[in-house]
Amino acid sequence: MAKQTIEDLKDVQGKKVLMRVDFNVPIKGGVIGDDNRIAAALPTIQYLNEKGGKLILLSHLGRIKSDADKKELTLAPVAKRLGELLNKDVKFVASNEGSELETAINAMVDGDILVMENTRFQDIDNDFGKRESKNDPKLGEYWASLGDMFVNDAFGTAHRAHASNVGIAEAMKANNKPAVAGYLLEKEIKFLGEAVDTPKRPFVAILGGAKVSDKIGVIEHLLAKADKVIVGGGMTYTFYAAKGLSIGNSLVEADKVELAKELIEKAGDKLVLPVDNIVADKFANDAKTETVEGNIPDGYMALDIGPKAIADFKDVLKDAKTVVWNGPMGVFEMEKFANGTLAIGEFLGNLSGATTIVGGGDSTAAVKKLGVGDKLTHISTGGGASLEYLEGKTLPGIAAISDK
Ligand SMILES: Nc1ncnc2c1ncn2[C@@H]1O[C@H](COP(=O)(O)OP(=O)(O)O)[C@@H](O)[C@H]1O
Ligand SMILES: O=C(OP(=O)(O)O)[C@H](O)COP(=O)(O)O
Ligand SMILES: [Mg+2]
Repeated sequence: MAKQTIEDLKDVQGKKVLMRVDFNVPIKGGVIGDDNRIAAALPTIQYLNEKGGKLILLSHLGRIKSDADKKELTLAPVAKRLGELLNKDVKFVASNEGSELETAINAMVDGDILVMENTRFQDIDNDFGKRESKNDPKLGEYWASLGDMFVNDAFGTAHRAHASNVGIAEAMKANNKPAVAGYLLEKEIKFLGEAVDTPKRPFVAILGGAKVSDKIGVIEHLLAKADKVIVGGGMTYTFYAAKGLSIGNSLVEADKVELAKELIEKAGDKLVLPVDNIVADKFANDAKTETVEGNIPDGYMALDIGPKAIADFKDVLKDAKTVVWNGPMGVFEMEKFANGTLAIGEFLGNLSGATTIVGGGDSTAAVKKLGVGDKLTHISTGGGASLEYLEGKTLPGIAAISDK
């Protein structure tokens, strides 16, 4: 990698090391659904810890739009889980700016690990607006001032230019302090680069999930790279709307319907959409459900792909030699709507001679929960980040790291 890594750091002993991780794990009522992203950061954390650094960890968790989100999206349970995985005391500070945090940092001794509160708490309650997500330079400078060096290991966030990854790195470099990559970031780039720069063909991309407006734009680039692009999950119904099908109460991004129309025209038979869906009368596991082809009836929402879609997708995938998958095929968190994701995961797990890559916080949680994670070639911590890397985009989080 043309960027500096933690192995380029000298004299970590006794130094305050700021480290950006992506601990954006699925969480509900304080219960972590899947800790893959925490576990994936352990090699870098352990390396810096063994070198005697004072490790100060920053991460976002979810998206903070109002005060009410703060209760659900505190990093406290994540810090606790990190302590369990490390079998070591991890201190959590319930703020990320000001005297409480600074006092805690000043009290650290060599080898201590501290997690500060969710960086996106800075997205509300201030004059700047979204200080973290809009990269208020003052916030990056402030965080940078708390440490002697910066390590970015948050591959899952590398497609964002936020204060806690890009802002800190820029401020560090401006002060002639190191901003380097961690092992996870290095590993992800190496693997994805090798697998997708010159992919074995046929190369099939599968796109699902819920971040429609974020990820629909990637499809245009995937159409140029991949032999087939399968669309499923919550991504589907914006395309249904573009085709003039009714979608009931299904997830849709109204201002992306025009783009979906263009993509359908451009793609021809490269783009594969589900022909049937499992529809529900409410967003709940005890909903009344039906399998329907085409139009989604009024009062229903599509929460999984149907059996014909699964068969079609398998038919496209059976000869594939490279598969990149981001985004679940349905609301797999509820058992009733996990079938599509499970079927595709199992099929990929048994696809011989193919490189199968699944990326994304929720997709990873899905394949692990459904027991097929071990059978895939590579599980990436990045969903949106992997997709943008695949597109050939420069990821801002990586660009900001010091060059070799
Ligand atoms: N039909 C659907 N309707 C609503 N949400 C869906 C649907 N299919 C999948 N999802 C949701 O998509 C979410 C994951 O989306 P996303 O964050 O884009 O994926 P990843 O984290 O793997 O990159 C899951 O929480 C899942 O419940
Ligand atoms: O979970 C993430 O992305 P993913 O859902 O595409 O895997 C990253 O932590 C980025 O989060 P964001 O999309 O709220 O900026
Ligand atoms: Mg996600």
